[in-house]
Amino acid sequence: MITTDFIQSVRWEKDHIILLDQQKLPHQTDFLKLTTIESVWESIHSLQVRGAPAIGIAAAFGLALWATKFQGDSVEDFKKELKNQKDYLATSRPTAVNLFWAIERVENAAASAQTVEAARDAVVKEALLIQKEDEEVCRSIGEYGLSLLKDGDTVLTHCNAGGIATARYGTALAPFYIAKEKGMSLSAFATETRPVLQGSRLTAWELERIGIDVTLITDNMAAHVLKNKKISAIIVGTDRIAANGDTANKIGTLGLAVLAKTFDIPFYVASPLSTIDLAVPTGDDIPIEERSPDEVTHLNGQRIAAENISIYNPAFDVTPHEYITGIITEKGIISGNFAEELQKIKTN
Ligand SMILES: CSC[C@H]1O[C@H](OP(=O)(O)O)[C@H](O)[C@@H]1O
Repeated sequence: MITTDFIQSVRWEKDHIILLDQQKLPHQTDFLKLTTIESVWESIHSLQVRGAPAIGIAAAFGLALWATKFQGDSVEDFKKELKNQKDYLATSRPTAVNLFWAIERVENAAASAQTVEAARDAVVKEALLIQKEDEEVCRSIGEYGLSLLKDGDTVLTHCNAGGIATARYGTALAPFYIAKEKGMSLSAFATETRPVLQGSRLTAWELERIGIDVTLITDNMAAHVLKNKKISAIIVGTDRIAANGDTANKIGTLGLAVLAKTFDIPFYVASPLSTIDLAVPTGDDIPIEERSPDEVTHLNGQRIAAENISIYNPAFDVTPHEYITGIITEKGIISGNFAEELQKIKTN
């Protein structure tokens, strides 16, 4: 089935948020009505909304939700409580820098307000602007990403860095959306991405919906596919890029980058500038989220693993910049001296 109706993962509706529950996809397209900042925290923590830019957008709307409910006429009290709410949202997940970047931007937007009403308006306006900008940013990433590809190419991707992980288009998947618009034909291999299955549940679903020929493989098939199939490039998303270009992304990305080097396949990271964190010198400094063992031991609520065993469930790994061919941003493609290029593109 080919359909191009756009599904927005997070939508602001004046006094509530409508959020696509990504944990229910692909068999149920359920939308949640969130009316409290606590429910936004929970939706981020439980991956009902996930993907660095979408997490940032949801958190920004979480502050907007709080702001619309703030009672009181002291703008100082508003700003003090806004910081408390920002710090609360910051505890929902540790790795995707867009969460912290977005709530910081919203707090700063209210800094110069002289009244509660002006501060409230500034918060809502900034959150909406973050979402609007992200759509434009992802489209541009798609155009730059597509410039690396030609008709008939096959791209392997990991996890889901698609439209539902952002405001629209996605980052790693954005080139597919733009290719469809231009009538170009690309195909994809999607890794299932254990344990939360963002690849088999979300990327395969998203690409099939827009008419991209997508082949699903298990994570442990990647080496065989990269060795034996004609893969033009690997393109993945990211949750945080350090100042030297080391990149945190879904667990399993590092292995793909090592394989790409082994089989001489270009390995690209698609990233908005908002996901580049110059405050973090190297990948060693990126906090890696460890999630519940249940994600590894259970499938659809049924335990599949043996009992009484240790479980390790890091949600991300870090790919050293030496394994990255290029970083596709909304301002162009960076390669070579990442430290220098990232500093330049981020500060110009
Ligand atoms: C466009 S950011 C996508 C990025 O986020 C994913 O992580 P999660 O599903 O845990 O939020 C994954 O690392 C993707 O590459």
